[in-house]
Amino acid sequence: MATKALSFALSFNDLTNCFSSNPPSAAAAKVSVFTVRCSSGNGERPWKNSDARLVLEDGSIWRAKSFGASGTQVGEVVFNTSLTGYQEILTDPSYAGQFVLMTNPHIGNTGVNFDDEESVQCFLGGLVIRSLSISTSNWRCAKALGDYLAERNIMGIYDVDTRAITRRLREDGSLIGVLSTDNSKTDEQLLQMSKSWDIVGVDLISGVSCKSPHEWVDKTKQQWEFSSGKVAGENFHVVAYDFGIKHNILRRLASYGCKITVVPSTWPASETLNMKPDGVLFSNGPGDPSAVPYAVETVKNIIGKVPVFGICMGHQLLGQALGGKTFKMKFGHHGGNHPVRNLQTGHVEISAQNHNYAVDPATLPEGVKVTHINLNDGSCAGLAFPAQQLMSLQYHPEASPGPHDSDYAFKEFIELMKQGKNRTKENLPQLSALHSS
Ligand SMILES: NC(=O)CC[C@H](N)C(=O)O
Repeated sequence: MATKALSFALSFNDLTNCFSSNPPSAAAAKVSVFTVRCSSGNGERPWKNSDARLVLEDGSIWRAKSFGASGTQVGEVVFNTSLTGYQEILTDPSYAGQFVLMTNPHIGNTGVNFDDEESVQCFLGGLVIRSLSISTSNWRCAKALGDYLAERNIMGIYDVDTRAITRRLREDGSLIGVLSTDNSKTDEQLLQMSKSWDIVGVDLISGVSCKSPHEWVDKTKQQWEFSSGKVAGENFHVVAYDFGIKHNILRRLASYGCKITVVPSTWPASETLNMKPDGVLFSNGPGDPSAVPYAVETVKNIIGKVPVFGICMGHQLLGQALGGKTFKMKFGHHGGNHPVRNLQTGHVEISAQNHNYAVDPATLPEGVKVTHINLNDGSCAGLAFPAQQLMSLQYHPEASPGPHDSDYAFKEFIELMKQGKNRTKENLPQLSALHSS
């Protein structure tokens, strides 16, 4: 009986939200009281009324139900189209300052586990989902999503029309919003908060980078390893700049045999060069690359002296260090299904992406090659400057979450380091086009 009542409630609510393309009206908010939530077993009713608001800077107000932490939080709303991997997304430090809206409507069904963390914390501003799973079922599940977010003080909302918000972001571009469970604040106050905050020009890297250098040894666990991992001439020492580095970048480098020293974002270039590394990795990281001129300076002082690999924020910083410009995209790329063409091999990769900024290739100096393009919009997705032993990707070869098509990039970096070791004036390195297939 109880099961029947629950399933009716869910489908009824799903229908009302599926057909709504405008901000939920008071009537719709009333309808959503039918949605169920696990009872804590302490006599609470097993459903919940709307108790949260998402107020966007365009004046739209989205009533929702809260889970995780409560409070009031401002952030930039971005939508992510990944079908799986919400835990990796929650722990990707590049989402600092942002609310992640998942377009996949059903979230929380696998709970969270000990192994899928991409960093030691959740740095994002909040999570926006359509439907919160009423139960968790996975052999690795250690905790329910709501409890995990509450412990980490991250706000989540559900029972909100994520399709309508996504359409709005696609049409109007990224929007700042305020999430609040605080009834004492008026809609107007929340709107003013969202209008008076901006993510552009803010150094978000300093809030997510490690504080001191350390060694990294963890590899991809054997049961998840999908590549032979064997590359002749491994055992290279890589210094990895932590601009908000995802652990899977480090795991993949370790799996390929690299010895890794992770250093903070402010670590001087001279100290790095003193370590005599075989290569330097510039990691992913949150926010506006133009807000961190100190990092661009560091990159400038390293390129040309040792092989380098930039991923996402690292790619953008390399673009700026080479004299190029970065710009803010309309709504960016966030998801595990972005087609990219590798212009060196002609192959198309399905890639994992998470960025709102991009390098404008027209502003780059001669000799810098665009190696990859995003096939959805033609934007620059990868660069190489063979004369300076430099390669970079705007997306995520570590693919966590995401497809593994681009893992070969780590082999290319190792190849670049190998060539760097043998480098002579007559024998300038060329990026080889290693491909896993
Ligand atoms: N994943 C990242 O490194 C993101 C890069 C940068 N913060 C952007 O949004 O474009």
